[in-house]
Amino acid sequence: MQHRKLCFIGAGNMAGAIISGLVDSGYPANLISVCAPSGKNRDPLASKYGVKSSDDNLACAQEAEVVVLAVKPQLMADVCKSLQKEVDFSGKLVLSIAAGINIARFHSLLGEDVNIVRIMPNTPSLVGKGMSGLYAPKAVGPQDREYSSDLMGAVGKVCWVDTEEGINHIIATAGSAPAYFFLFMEAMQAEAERLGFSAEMARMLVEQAASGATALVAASPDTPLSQLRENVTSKGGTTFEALKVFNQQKLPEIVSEAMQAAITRAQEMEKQF
Ligand SMILES: NC(=O)C1=CN([C@@H]2O[C@H](COP(=O)(O)OP(=O)(O)OC[C@H]3O[C@@H](n4cnc5c(N)ncnc54)[C@H](O)[C@@H]3O)[C@@H](O)[C@H]2O)C=CC1
Ligand SMILES: O=C(O)[C@@H]1CCC=N1
Repeated sequence: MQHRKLCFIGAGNMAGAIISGLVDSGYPANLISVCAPSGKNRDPLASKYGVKSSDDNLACAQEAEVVVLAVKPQLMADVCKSLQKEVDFSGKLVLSIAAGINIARFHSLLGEDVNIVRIMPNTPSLVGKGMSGLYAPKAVGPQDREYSSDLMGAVGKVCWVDTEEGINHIIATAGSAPAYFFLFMEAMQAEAERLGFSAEMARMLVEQAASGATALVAASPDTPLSQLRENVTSKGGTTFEALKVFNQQKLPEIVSEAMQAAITRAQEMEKQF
C-alpha cells in the first residue's frame, strides 16, 4: 500500500484502535501523527506505537497528506471550521470516521472541493479484526479510493457502499455491533456467575463459546448461519428450550428494532450536527 503522511484529529477509542492496528501491520509510525487538546489519550499512543503526538490540529493537518477526522460528531463542526480557516486542503485526502456527519455537511464546513471519503470502522480494528464500510462521492479518484481501502484493510475487512445512506446501514450492522455482542456476553457472564462460576471462569466460558462460534462461522463460508444453529440444536434437547425462550421474547424483532434505532439516530445526528 502507499504510505502517505497521515494525521489523526482526535485520539480516542477509535483513532487509537486504527493507529494500533496500522502500526502492528507495518505502516511506518514516523508517518503518523495524532492530535488532541490533552495528552491523556495521545501520549500513551505516542509512547506505545512511536507515532507523533501534538495539541496542534492545524500544524499537523497542514503537514499531512491524509487527515483523519476522528472527533465526536458534536465537536466536528468546530474542529472543521478552525481547520478550514488555516489549512489548505487542496491535494489532501480527508477521511471521516464520524457517525452522523454527511458529505454535504463536510462540504459546507471544509469547502465544496474537499476530497473526502467517509469510513465507518469498528473497534475490533485494534486487533486487526475490524469491519469498515466506505463511501466516496464520484469526484474522489481511484488512487484515493485504493489508499482508503488499503488503510482500513490493514486493520480488518472493508466494503464499499454505493450510496451515502449505506454508511448508516454499516453503522447498524458493524460499527455499533461489537457493543451488541458485548451486551449479550455480559448478560451470559452475569448468569454464569449466578450459577456459581467465578468471574474469571464465567468470562472464559463465554469468551471461548463466542470466539468458537465466530471461528466456526468463518470456517464454514458456504453454510448458512441457520444451519450452524441447527447443528447445535438437538431434537428435544437443551438448546431447543433455550432458543424457544429467545424466540418467545422475540429476539429477532428486538435485533431489528435495535438496528433501526441506530440508523434513526444517525439520521437525527445528520440534522443536529
Ligand atoms: N467508538 C467506536 O466504536 C466508533 C466510533 N466512531 C466515530 O469515531 C469518532 C470518535 O469516536 P471515539 O473514538 O469513540 O471518541 P472518543 O471520545 O474516545 O475520542 C474523541 C477524541 O477526540 C479528542 N478531541 C476532543 N476535542 C478535540 C479537538 N478540538 N481537536 C482534536 N481532538 C479533540 C478527544 O481528546 C478524544 O481523544 C466519532 O465521530 C464516532 O462517531 C466510528 C465507528 C466506531
Ligand atoms: O455509538 C456511536 O455513535 C459510534 C458510531 C458507531 C459506534 N460508535
